[in-house]
Amino acid sequence: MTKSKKFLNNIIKTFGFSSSKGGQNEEDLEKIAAQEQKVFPFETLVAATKNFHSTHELGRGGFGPVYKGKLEDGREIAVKKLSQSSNQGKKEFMNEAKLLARVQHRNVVNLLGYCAHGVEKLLVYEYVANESLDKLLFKSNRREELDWKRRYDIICGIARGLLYLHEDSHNCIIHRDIKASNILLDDKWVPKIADFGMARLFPEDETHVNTRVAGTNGYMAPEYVMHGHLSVKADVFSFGVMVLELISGHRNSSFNLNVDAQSLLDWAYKLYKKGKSSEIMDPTLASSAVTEQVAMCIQMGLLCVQGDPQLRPTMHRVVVILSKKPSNLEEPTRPGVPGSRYRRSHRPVGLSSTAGTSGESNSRSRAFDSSFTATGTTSAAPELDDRGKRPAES
Ligand SMILES: Nc1ncnc2c1ncn2[C@@H]1O[C@H](COP(=O)(O)OP(=O)(O)OP(=O)(O)O)[C@@H](O)[C@H]1O
Repeated sequence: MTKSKKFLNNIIKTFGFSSSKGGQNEEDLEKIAAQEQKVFPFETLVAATKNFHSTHELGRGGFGPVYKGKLEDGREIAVKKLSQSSNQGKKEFMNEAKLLARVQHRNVVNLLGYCAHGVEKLLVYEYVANESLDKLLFKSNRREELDWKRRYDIICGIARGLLYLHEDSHNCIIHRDIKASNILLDDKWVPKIADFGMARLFPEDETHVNTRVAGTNGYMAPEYVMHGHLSVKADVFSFGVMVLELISGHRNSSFNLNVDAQSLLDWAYKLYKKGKSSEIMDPTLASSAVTEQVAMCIQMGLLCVQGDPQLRPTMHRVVVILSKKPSNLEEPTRPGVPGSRYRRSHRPVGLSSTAGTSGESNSRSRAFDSSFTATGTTSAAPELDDRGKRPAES
C-alpha cells in the first residue's frame, strides 16, 4: 500500500469515515504521499502548543479552539482541536479532514496531518501568519496594509484556489462557506482558502445530492438559501460578495451606510448603473488604486453576485478575466439578495429559466436538489447560530 493511501485509510479509520464511492485516484494519492509525517503523536502537539495554553489560542471556530504551535524542527503549525461537546462539529471536522487530504494547492490551506488520542481529535495545518482576511479588513487598524496591489493579488489567488476546487482537483468540491474569515493570508499575503467543514464533494458521476442549506449570512446565494439549489455558482456568488467587500472595505452582512441601498451589493449596483461605481472604493485605496483594474473588479464582482446563477461566470471565466487587461465585460444584471428570491425580469432572451440547471455540459455546473424547502421567506430557513451561520446537514 502506498504511503498516501495509508494516510487516507488511516484518516478514515481514525475518524470513522465511510469509504468513498468510486475508489481513490492513485495519482492524487501519490501527491498526498509527497507530504511526510501525516500522523502526529499527541505528545508532539502538546509540546508544540505548550499544552494547549490559552496564550497559544489563535481563535475559536465552529469546531472549537485553534492553537498556534512550533514543532521541534522549527515549523510553525496551527492545531484545530475538536471540542468534545459538539456533535455537529464532529461531522464537519471529519468532512474537513477528508476533503483536505485530497487537495493541494497554493491557495488552499495545507493540512499537514492529524492526531487522534482517546477522545481528542486534532487536525494540524501549516500556520498562516497574517491571520484571516476579515480580521485585517474589518477588525483591525491594519487595513491600510492592504493596498490595491495586495487586494488585487488576493482576489486573483482566491479565484485560482476556487477554480482548483471546482474544476482541477480530482473531484469537484463546492466550498459552501466562502467568506472573508475563511481566507487566511500568509506572510507574503498569499491567500489560502480554509475551513472546509461545510464543503461538499461531488463525484463526477453524481447528479443529485440532498443537502441542507449551510453557510454564512450575507454570503449565501439566493437560489441556495431559498430552494437549496447547490452548484458551483453558489461559491461564485460568495466570491463576488467578498470581492466587493475587499474593494469597499464594508462588510455585506452589516452594511449600514446612510445611503439609498439595502446592501453592499445593491449600493454597488446602483452606483454602477449611474457610472459611478468607483465611489464604493475604500478611501484608503486612493493612492494605490489602479483605476481601470478597480472598475473591472467591481464589474466582475457584480457579475458574480447576479441574482440568476446561470448568468454568473464560472471561476474559470473569472480567472481568465483577471488574467487579461481590462476589456469589455458584459453588463451585470441586478444582484441577488442573499436569502431572497432572485428576480427573473432581467433574464436575457434565450436563457433557460430554471435556476441552477444550466445547459452546460460540464456536470460540475449542475445544480443539486435539497431536502430543505424554503417557503419564500428567509424566516423559513434554519436558525442562524451566533456566528451568523446556518448549521450543516444533520
Ligand atoms: N492555519 C491557520 N493559521 C493561522 N491561523 C489559523 C489557521 N487556521 C485557523 N486559524 C485561526 O483560528 C481561528 C478559528 O478558525 P476556524 O477555522 O476554526 O474558525 P472560523 O473560520 O473563524 O469560524 P467558523 O468555524 O465559524 O467558520 C480563526 O480566527 C483563524 O484566523
